[in-house]
Amino acid sequence: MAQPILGHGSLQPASSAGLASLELDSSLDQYVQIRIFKIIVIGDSNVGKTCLTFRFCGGTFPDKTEATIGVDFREKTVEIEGEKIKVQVWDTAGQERFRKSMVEHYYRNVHAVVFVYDVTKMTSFTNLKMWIQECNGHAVPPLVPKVLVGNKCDLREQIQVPSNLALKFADAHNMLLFETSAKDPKESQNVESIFMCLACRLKAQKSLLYRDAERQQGKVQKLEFPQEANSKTSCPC
Ligand SMILES: Nc1nc2c(ncn2[C@@H]2O[C@H](COP(=O)(O)OP(=O)(O)OP(=O)(O)O)[C@@H](O)[C@H]2O)c(=O)[nH]1
Repeated sequence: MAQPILGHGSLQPASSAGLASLELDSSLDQYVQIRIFKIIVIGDSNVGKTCLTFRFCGGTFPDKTEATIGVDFREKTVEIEGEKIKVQVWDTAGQERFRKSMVEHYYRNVHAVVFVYDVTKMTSFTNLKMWIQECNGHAVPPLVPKVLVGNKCDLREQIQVPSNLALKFADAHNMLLFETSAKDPKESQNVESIFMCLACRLKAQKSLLYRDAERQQGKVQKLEFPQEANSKTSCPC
Protein backbone atom coordinates (compact mmCIF):
# COMPACT_ATOMS: atom_id res chain seq x y z
CA MET A 1 0.00 0.00 0.00
CA ALA A 2 1.49 3.29 -1.03
CA GLN A 3 1.87 5.61 1.91
CA PRO A 4 1.65 9.35 1.36
CA ILE A 5 4.89 11.11 2.13
CA LEU A 6 4.38 13.79 4.71
CA GLY A 7 4.66 17.36 3.65
CA HIS A 8 5.57 16.99 0.00
CA GLY A 9 4.74 20.50 -0.99
CA SER A 10 2.46 22.60 1.08
CA LEU A 11 -0.07 24.67 -0.80
CA GLN A 12 -0.77 28.35 -0.85
CA PRO A 13 -2.90 30.58 -3.08
CA ALA A 14 -1.00 31.98 -6.04
CA SER A 15 -2.77 35.27 -5.73
CA SER A 16 -1.69 37.54 -2.90
CA ALA A 17 -5.27 38.77 -2.77
CA GLY A 18 -6.11 35.22 -1.65
CA LEU A 19 -9.65 34.74 -0.37
CA ALA A 20 -10.66 38.30 -1.22
CA SER A 21 -10.20 37.58 -4.90
CA LEU A 22 -12.37 34.48 -4.50
CA GLU A 23 -15.23 36.63 -3.29
CA LEU A 24 -14.91 38.87 -6.33
CA ASP A 25 -14.69 36.01 -8.78
CA SER A 26 -16.37 32.75 -7.88
CA SER A 27 -14.56 30.85 -10.62
CA LEU A 28 -12.23 28.32 -8.98
CA ASP A 29 -10.00 28.55 -12.04
CA GLN A 30 -8.89 31.91 -10.77
CA TYR A 31 -7.71 30.32 -7.56
CA VAL A 32 -4.61 28.56 -8.68
CA GLN A 33 -2.56 27.04 -5.90
CA ILE A 34 1.20 27.04 -5.75
CA ARG A 35 3.15 24.29 -4.05
CA ILE A 36 5.97 25.33 -1.73
CA PHE A 37 9.07 23.20 -1.34
CA LYS A 38 11.12 23.85 1.78
CA ILE A 39 14.83 23.34 1.11
CA ILE A 40 17.34 23.79 3.92
CA VAL A 41 20.99 24.71 3.38
CA ILE A 42 23.33 23.24 5.99
CA GLY A 43 27.08 23.33 6.65
CA ASP A 44 29.96 24.94 8.53
CA SER A 45 30.06 28.67 9.07
CA ASN A 46 31.69 30.60 6.20
CA VAL A 47 31.28 27.96 3.50
CA GLY A 48 29.03 30.33 1.52
CA LYS A 49 25.48 29.22 2.34
CA THR A 50 24.18 32.79 2.38
CA CYS A 51 25.96 33.63 -0.88
CA LEU A 52 24.63 30.51 -2.64
CA THR A 53 21.06 31.24 -1.61
CA PHE A 54 21.50 34.89 -2.66
CA ARG A 55 22.83 33.80 -6.04
CA PHE A 56 19.90 31.46 -6.62
CA CYS A 57 17.10 33.68 -5.33
CA GLY A 58 18.44 37.10 -6.28
CA GLY A 59 20.89 36.35 -9.09
CA THR A 60 23.75 38.27 -7.46
CA PHE A 61 26.72 37.78 -5.14
CA PRO A 62 26.37 39.91 -1.99
CA ASP A 63 29.17 42.47 -1.46
CA LYS A 64 29.23 41.78 2.22
CA THR A 65 27.74 39.09 4.44
CA GLU A 66 27.46 38.62 8.16
CA ALA A 67 27.14 35.38 10.08
CA THR A 68 23.56 34.15 9.83
CA ILE A 69 21.70 34.24 13.13
CA GLY A 70 19.02 31.54 13.39
CA VAL A 71 17.78 31.44 9.81
CA ASP A 72 17.20 33.69 6.81
CA PHE A 73 14.45 32.88 4.33
CA ARG A 74 14.71 33.45 0.61
CA GLU A 75 12.21 32.41 -2.05
CA LYS A 76 12.07 31.97 -5.76
CA THR A 77 9.16 30.87 -7.92
CA VAL A 78 10.21 28.54 -10.71
CA GLU A 79 8.26 26.88 -13.47
CA ILE A 80 8.72 23.17 -14.09
CA GLU A 81 6.83 21.46 -16.87
CA GLY A 82 4.14 24.11 -16.77
CA GLU A 83 3.69 24.13 -12.99
CA LYS A 84 4.72 27.12 -10.90
CA ILE A 85 6.53 26.03 -7.74
CA LYS A 86 7.77 28.19 -4.91
CA VAL A 87 11.21 27.16 -3.73
CA GLN A 88 11.57 28.35 -0.15
CA VAL A 89 15.24 28.30 0.80
CA TRP A 90 16.20 28.25 4.48
CA ASP A 91 19.69 29.72 4.88
CA THR A 92 20.67 28.27 8.25
CA ALA A 93 23.33 29.47 10.68
CA GLY A 94 26.64 27.58 10.63
CA GLN A 95 27.78 28.79 14.03
CA GLU A 96 26.56 26.61 16.86
CA ARG A 97 25.69 29.54 19.13
CA PHE A 98 23.43 31.06 16.42
CA ARG A 99 21.61 27.87 15.54
CA LYS A 100 21.03 25.77 18.64
CA SER A 101 17.56 27.13 19.47
CA MET A 102 16.49 26.77 15.83
CA VAL A 103 17.62 23.28 14.84
CA GLU A 104 14.22 21.66 15.39
CA HIS A 105 12.60 24.23 13.09
CA TYR A 106 15.15 23.63 10.33
CA TYR A 107 14.27 19.97 9.97
CA ARG A 108 10.52 20.14 10.58
CA ASN A 109 8.62 19.22 7.38
CA VAL A 110 11.72 19.72 5.28
CA HIS A 111 11.44 18.62 1.64
CA ALA A 112 15.12 18.59 0.64
CA VAL A 113 18.54 19.19 2.18
CA VAL A 114 21.63 20.87 0.67
CA PHE A 115 24.90 20.09 2.49
CA VAL A 116 27.60 22.66 1.71
CA TYR A 117 31.37 22.55 2.22
CA ASP A 118 34.13 24.92 1.15
CA VAL A 119 36.49 23.32 -1.40
CA THR A 120 39.35 25.41 0.03
CA LYS A 121 38.81 24.17 3.61
CA MET A 122 39.25 20.48 4.39
CA THR A 123 37.68 20.76 7.86
CA SER A 124 34.41 21.94 6.32
CA PHE A 125 34.42 18.70 4.29
CA THR A 126 35.34 16.38 7.18
CA ASN A 127 32.64 18.06 9.30
CA LEU A 128 30.00 16.93 6.80
CA LYS A 129 29.73 13.66 8.74
CA MET A 130 28.55 15.65 11.73
CA TRP A 131 25.99 17.58 9.66
CA ILE A 132 24.64 14.34 8.19
CA GLN A 133 24.40 12.86 11.68
CA GLU A 134 22.45 15.88 12.87
CA CYS A 135 20.08 15.53 9.91
CA ASN A 136 19.59 11.80 10.53
CA GLY A 137 19.00 12.51 14.21
CA HIS A 138 15.96 14.60 13.30
CA ALA A 139 14.10 11.75 11.64
CA VAL A 140 14.24 13.22 8.15
CA PRO A 141 12.54 10.56 5.98
CA PRO A 142 14.94 8.66 3.68
CA LEU A 143 13.00 9.78 0.60
CA VAL A 144 13.87 13.42 1.28
CA PRO A 145 16.44 14.24 -1.43
CA LYS A 146 19.87 15.43 -0.30
CA VAL A 147 22.69 16.93 -2.36
CA LEU A 148 26.29 17.83 -1.66
CA VAL A 149 27.72 21.19 -2.74
CA GLY A 150 31.42 22.10 -2.84
CA ASN A 151 31.51 25.90 -2.99
CA LYS A 152 34.23 28.50 -3.79
CA CYS A 153 35.53 26.69 -6.87
CA ASP A 154 36.71 30.04 -8.24
CA LEU A 155 39.62 29.89 -5.74
CA ARG A 156 41.41 27.34 -7.94
CA GLU A 157 44.86 27.78 -6.39
CA GLN A 158 43.58 27.07 -2.89
CA ILE A 159 41.58 23.89 -3.43
CA GLN A 160 42.07 21.36 -0.62
CA VAL A 161 39.22 18.95 -1.31
CA PRO A 162 39.81 16.99 -4.52
CA SER A 163 36.75 16.27 -6.65
CA ASN A 164 37.29 12.49 -6.59
CA LEU A 165 37.26 12.45 -2.77
CA ALA A 166 34.05 14.49 -2.69
CA LEU A 167 32.49 12.26 -5.33
CA LYS A 168 33.29 9.14 -3.32
CA PHE A 169 31.71 10.69 -0.25
CA ALA A 170 28.63 11.76 -2.22
CA ASP A 171 28.24 8.27 -3.69
CA ALA A 172 28.59 6.65 -0.26
CA HIS A 173 25.75 8.83 1.02
CA ASN A 174 23.59 8.51 -2.08
CA MET A 175 23.85 12.18 -2.96
CA LEU A 176 24.58 14.10 -6.14
CA LEU A 177 27.66 16.34 -6.02
CA PHE A 178 27.71 19.91 -7.35
CA GLU A 179 30.93 21.92 -7.42
CA THR A 180 30.08 25.60 -7.66
CA SER A 181 31.04 29.17 -7.03
CA ALA A 182 28.49 31.58 -5.68
CA LYS A 183 30.91 34.36 -6.59
CA ASP A 184 31.78 33.65 -10.22
CA PRO A 185 28.86 34.77 -12.43
CA LYS A 186 29.88 32.19 -15.04
CA GLU A 187 29.00 29.50 -12.48
CA SER A 188 25.53 30.85 -11.75
CA GLN A 189 23.96 28.15 -13.93
CA ASN A 190 25.49 25.50 -11.66
CA VAL A 191 24.04 27.16 -8.59
CA GLU A 192 20.65 27.28 -10.30
CA SER A 193 21.00 23.56 -11.13
CA ILE A 194 21.29 22.60 -7.44
CA PHE A 195 17.87 23.93 -6.56
CA MET A 196 16.19 23.15 -9.87
CA CYS A 197 17.37 19.56 -9.66
CA LEU A 198 15.83 19.23 -6.20
CA ALA A 199 12.59 20.94 -7.26
CA CYS A 200 12.31 18.58 -10.25
CA ARG A 201 12.86 15.54 -8.06
CA LEU A 202 10.27 16.69 -5.54
CA LYS A 203 7.76 17.36 -8.28
CA ALA A 204 8.42 13.93 -9.80
CA GLN A 205 8.07 12.18 -6.42
CA LYS A 206 4.71 13.83 -5.88
CA SER A 207 3.46 12.94 -9.35
CA LEU A 208 4.52 9.32 -8.86
CA LEU A 209 2.71 9.14 -5.56
CA TYR A 210 -0.50 10.27 -7.23
CA ARG A 211 -0.14 7.69 -9.97
CA ASP A 212 0.63 4.98 -7.42
CA ALA A 213 -2.42 5.90 -5.38
CA GLU A 214 -4.58 5.73 -8.50
CA ARG A 215 -3.30 2.28 -9.31
CA GLN A 216 -4.02 1.14 -5.76
CA GLN A 217 -7.55 2.45 -6.00
CA GLY A 218 -7.97 0.84 -9.40
CA LYS A 219 -9.44 3.94 -10.91
CA VAL A 220 -8.28 6.44 -13.42
CA GLN A 221 -8.31 10.01 -12.23
CA LYS A 222 -7.25 13.18 -13.87
CA LEU A 223 -3.60 13.63 -12.92
CA GLU A 224 -3.11 16.69 -10.81
CA PHE A 225 0.23 17.51 -12.40
CA PRO A 226 -0.02 16.76 -16.12
CA GLN A 227 3.12 16.65 -18.23
CA GLU A 228 3.12 19.38 -20.85
CA ALA A 229 4.38 18.71 -24.33
CA ASN A 230 6.35 21.94 -24.42
CA SER A 231 7.84 22.03 -20.95
CA LYS A 232 9.59 25.27 -20.11
CA THR A 233 12.07 23.62 -17.80
CA SER A 234 13.54 20.19 -18.02
CA CYS A 235 15.38 18.60 -15.12
CA PRO A 236 19.00 19.76 -15.05
CA CYS A 237 20.29 16.63 -13.34
N1 LIG B 1 35.78 33.31 -3.39
C1 LIG B 1 34.56 33.00 -2.96
N2 LIG B 1 34.12 33.47 -1.78
C2 LIG B 1 32.85 33.13 -1.38
C3 LIG B 1 32.02 32.30 -2.16
N3 LIG B 1 30.86 32.14 -1.48
C4 LIG B 1 30.98 32.84 -0.35
N4 LIG B 1 32.17 33.44 -0.27
C5 LIG B 1 32.70 34.27 0.82
O1 LIG B 1 32.75 33.46 1.99
C6 LIG B 1 32.41 34.22 3.14
C7 LIG B 1 31.28 33.54 3.91
O2 LIG B 1 30.11 33.52 3.09
P1 LIG B 1 28.65 33.31 3.72
O3 LIG B 1 27.73 33.07 2.58
O4 LIG B 1 28.31 34.42 4.64
O5 LIG B 1 28.88 31.99 4.59
P2 LIG B 1 27.81 31.15 5.45
O6 LIG B 1 28.05 29.73 5.19
O7 LIG B 1 26.43 31.65 5.16
O8 LIG B 1 28.22 31.51 6.94
P3 LIG B 1 27.30 31.46 8.29
O9 LIG B 1 26.17 32.42 8.09
O10 LIG B 1 28.21 31.89 9.41
O11 LIG B 1 26.85 30.05 8.47
C8 LIG B 1 32.06 35.62 2.65
O12 LIG B 1 33.20 36.45 2.80
C9 LIG B 1 31.76 35.43 1.16
O13 LIG B 1 32.05 36.57 0.39
C10 LIG B 1 32.51 31.83 -3.42
O14 LIG B 1 31.86 31.09 -4.17
N5 LIG B 1 33.78 32.21 -3.77
